[in-house]
Amino acid sequence: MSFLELRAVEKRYGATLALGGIDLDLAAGSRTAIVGPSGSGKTTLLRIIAGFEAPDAGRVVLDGTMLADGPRSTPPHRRDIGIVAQDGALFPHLSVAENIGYGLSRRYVGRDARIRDLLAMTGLDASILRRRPDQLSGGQQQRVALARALARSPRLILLDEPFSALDTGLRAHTRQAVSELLTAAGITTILVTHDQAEALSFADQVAVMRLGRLLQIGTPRQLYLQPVDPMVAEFLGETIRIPALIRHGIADCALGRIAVDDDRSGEAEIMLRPEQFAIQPVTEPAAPGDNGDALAEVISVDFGGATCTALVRLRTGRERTGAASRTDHAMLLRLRVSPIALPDVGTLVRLTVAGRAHVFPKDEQSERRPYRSV
Ligand SMILES: Nc1ncnc2c1ncn2[C@@H]1O[C@H](COP(=O)(O)OP(=O)(O)OP(=O)(O)O)[C@@H](O)[C@H]1O
Repeated sequence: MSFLELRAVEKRYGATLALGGIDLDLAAGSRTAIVGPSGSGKTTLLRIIAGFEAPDAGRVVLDGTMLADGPRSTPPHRRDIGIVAQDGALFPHLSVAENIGYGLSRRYVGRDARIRDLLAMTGLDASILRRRPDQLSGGQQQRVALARALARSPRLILLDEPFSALDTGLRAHTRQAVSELLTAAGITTILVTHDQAEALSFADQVAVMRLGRLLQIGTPRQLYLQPVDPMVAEFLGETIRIPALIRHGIADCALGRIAVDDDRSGEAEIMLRPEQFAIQPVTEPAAPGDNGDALAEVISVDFGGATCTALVRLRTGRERTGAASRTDHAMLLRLRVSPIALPDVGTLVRLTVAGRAHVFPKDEQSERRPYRSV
C-alpha cells in the first residue's frame, strides 16, 4: 500500500480545470518532485494535499487515513503535514527559537532541547537562536523554515519551491543539505519546483504535469532518457530529434546507424540528449560507420565555461558518398562540448553517440498519451 495515495482527484475554479483526474502514489520515505509549466496545477495539487483546498472529486489517503473524499476534507491542522513555502514564510517579529518552536506546546518539558536539536539537524549554529529572520541569510531562513516544519514530526513534508529565492551556489548547497536531512529522517517529501535539474537531482520519483494532468511519472532516469513524448523530453532538458527508420533495434538516420531502446519497426523520430555525443576533429573524411559515427562541420561555438556548445552541420548522404540518399538535407545539431576540447569554427569533426537513442513512434507524436505508470 502507498503511504500517500491520490485517486482521480479533480478541481475546477469556475471554467478552469485546475486538476483533471490525478492518480499519484508515494512510497513511505520517498521524495517526489512535481514539475510542469506555469498554470499546470502543481500548487493546486499541493494545496489539496495540505488541506487548504478540497477536491471537487477524488480521494486523498495518507497512511491509511482518508484526508479528503470529494469535498469532505480534513482541515490542515489535523493532517500532520509540514509545509515549507517559497520565501520560508517565517514570522518576522519572532526569534529563530520562537519560529521553530511555534507549533510546540509551551508546556512541553523538552521544548528548548527539541528546538536546539531541530536547529542542529538543519545544520545551523545555536548562536542564531535569538536572531530575527531579517538577521539571517536566505539559506539560513529556509533551514529555519524547514526546522519549524519538522518540529511536530510531520508524516509528510511539502516543499513549495523552497530554494527558488536563493542564488545558484547557495541553492545547490541548501538543496543538498535538505535532501540529506530528509533522507536521514526518513520523511516522505513532495517538492514542487520550476527547476528541472533540481527535480531530477532531488527526487527519486518525478511527476510532470501539464494542463491539470500528469503526463508521466517515474524515476529521474526514466523520465530523462525515456520520456513518453517530446513535450516531456523537452521540458526536462535539451533534445536532438531526428527522423529515422527503425528495424531490429537499429535506427537508420542522418547520423548513420544508431542503436535504439525500442524493438518495434517502422518510421519514427529518435531522440538523443546533447551530452550523448562526443566529437573528434578529423582530417581525412571517412564513410560513416555504426552507432552515430557521422561527419559534421563546426558552424559556430559558444564558450560558456562548464557548458560550452558547438553548432555543427551534418554531412549529408550525398556529401559523404557522392550518391543521393534519404538524409540529403542539411541538419544542424547543437552539441555540448568540454571547454578544453572546443573545436574551431570550420573544423570537420566525427560524431560518436554513446548509449542508445530513445524512440518516439510516429503515431504517438501527434496525440499526447495520458499518465503512464513506469
Ligand atoms: N483560486 C483560484 N481561482 C481561480 N483559478 C485558479 C485559482 N488557483 C489556481 N487557478 C487556476 O488553476 C490553474 C492551475 O493553477 P496552479 O496555481 O495550480 O498552477 P501551477 O502549476 O502551480 O502554476 P505556477 O507554476 O505558475 O505556480 C491555473 O489555470 C490557474 O489560473
